[in-house]
Amino acid sequence: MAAAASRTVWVNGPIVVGAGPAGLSVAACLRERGVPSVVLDRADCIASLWQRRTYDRLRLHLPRRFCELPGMPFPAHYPEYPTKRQFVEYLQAYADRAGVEPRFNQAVTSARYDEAAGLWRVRAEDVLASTSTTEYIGRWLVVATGENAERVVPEFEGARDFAGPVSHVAEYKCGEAYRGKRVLVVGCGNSGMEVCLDLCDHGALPSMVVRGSVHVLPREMLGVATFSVAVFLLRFLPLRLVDAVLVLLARLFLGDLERLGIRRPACGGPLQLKNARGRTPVLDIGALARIRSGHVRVVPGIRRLFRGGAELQDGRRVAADAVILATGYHSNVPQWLKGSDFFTEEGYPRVAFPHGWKGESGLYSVGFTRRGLSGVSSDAVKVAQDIAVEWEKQTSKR
Ligand SMILES: Cc1cc2nc3c(=O)[nH]c(=O)nc-3n(C[C@H](O)[C@H](O)[C@H](O)COP(=O)(O)OP(=O)(O)OC[C@H]3O[C@@H](n4cnc5c(N)ncnc54)[C@H](O)[C@@H]3O)c2cc1C
Ligand SMILES: NC(=O)C1=CN([C@@H]2O[C@H](COP(=O)(O)OP(=O)(O)OC[C@H]3O[C@@H](n4cnc5c(N)ncnc54)[C@H](OP(=O)(O)O)[C@@H]3O)[C@@H](O)[C@H]2O)C=CC1
Ligand SMILES: O=C(O)C(=O)Cc1c[nH]c2ccccc12
Repeated sequence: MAAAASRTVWVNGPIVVGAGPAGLSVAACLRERGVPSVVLDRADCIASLWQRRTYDRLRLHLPRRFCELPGMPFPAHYPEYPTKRQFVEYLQAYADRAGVEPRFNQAVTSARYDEAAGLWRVRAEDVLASTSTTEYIGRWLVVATGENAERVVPEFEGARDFAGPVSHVAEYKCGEAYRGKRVLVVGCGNSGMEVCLDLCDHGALPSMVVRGSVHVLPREMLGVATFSVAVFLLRFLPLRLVDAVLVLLARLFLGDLERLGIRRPACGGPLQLKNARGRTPVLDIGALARIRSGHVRVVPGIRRLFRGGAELQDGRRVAADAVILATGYHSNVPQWLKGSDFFTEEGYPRVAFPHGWKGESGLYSVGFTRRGLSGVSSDAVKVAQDIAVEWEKQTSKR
């Protein structure tokens, strides 16, 4: 076994953990204000969620103007809903333009504030050589590891008896591998719905597990994005009223979903549940039509798995050749950020939006607003502004 190698790196400027849209945008905004930074990512590329952990047919599902990062619009020829490939190309161009060069294969395993020194100590393991660690030391720490850092993998009784493969949607690329197969898709968020649609397109036979309730909205109504309608209405009406309007419109455009086995949450509208609990409403891009036509079967929660499929909460059995868990993601901040109570046990800032971007002792967070890419941008601008003021104070003292 190789001896453990450890080195120390002094960072002149903030240490940014995560090279997704959040890390890239805060580094770019800092750079614009003349502040250097070091961006660390455990992956071997920028935006690993988008490049490594999402399926081929993925597109942004909010209109493009809500997904741009600070200071750089999408190219004019991009469609209203850019493809994953286009979004990644945009992010690469964004990083290049700002001269952001993250240090890859650096998995941060701990970060703590050294009171005595007044500095952050961030320990990262080299993914390619796990015995090699680096301690980055700096005045500021920006947490940008995202709301989707780790997969949620529920444990089902009997999982070991199940004969087929069980995978998470983060590994799913395309339905081709499932042609002719009966697939049990667990979860009915945007991922579950869209994977069912993709499976249908590739001649597979999906059943979708809906254990609870979910808000489904049309992505567009008469050519207008539902999200744009919501943002417009929020200028005049309180959120609860906007939610009521959205539910009414959804009923009008999508009909009664209860008949399809999809219940709406009794407490809380789509925007309220997104903001408060991070439950994203489904923006339908065609899965409902496949449920209506019988190509996707909706089934209740799973009681246990057995060799040939699953036994459901209502006692019925459903046969399956494969299981795909579209059960969501969670933040990993509590796993590595030590000695700070700025984040909750769930890994979100304790203080609610729009105040959750700044902690104590030079700690910042970008991208934990439950407001997608527009939340990322809004945090990044504020964090960079704040650090730049401190930076100037410090540099002018020297
Ligand atoms: C499938 C999918 C589609 C989405 N579509 C939209 C959309 O259309 N519009 C929208 O507004 N939002 C969308 N979102 C929301 C999403 O949160 C943002 O798109 C965006 O990727 C968030 O950026 P981020 O930088 O905060 O997090 P991420 O993109 O997840 O980036 C975080 C980075 O941190 C790295 N990291 C994590 N832990 C560590 C560690 N310990 N050490 C080092 N590095 C680490 C990861 O490797 C990753 O590269 C979508 C999310 C998903 C999952
Ligand atoms: N741009 C786009 O088109 C896309 C965007 N996204 C975004 O990515 C993020 C993650 O979405 P997604 O991956 O769908 O995750 P979500 O967290 O939105 O959904 C997870 C789903 O899994 C269900 N679930 C969790 N555990 C179990 C269990 N043990 N048994 C049965 N069901 C279970 C949840 O049900 P319950 O509510 O009962 O817990 C829920 O329906 C969201 O913000 C989403 O909007 C995702 C895909 C496409
Ligand atoms: O797709 C996501 O994960 C997002 O976070 C985008 C988003 C932010 N706010 C919303 C409200 C309704 C639907 C999607 C989003």
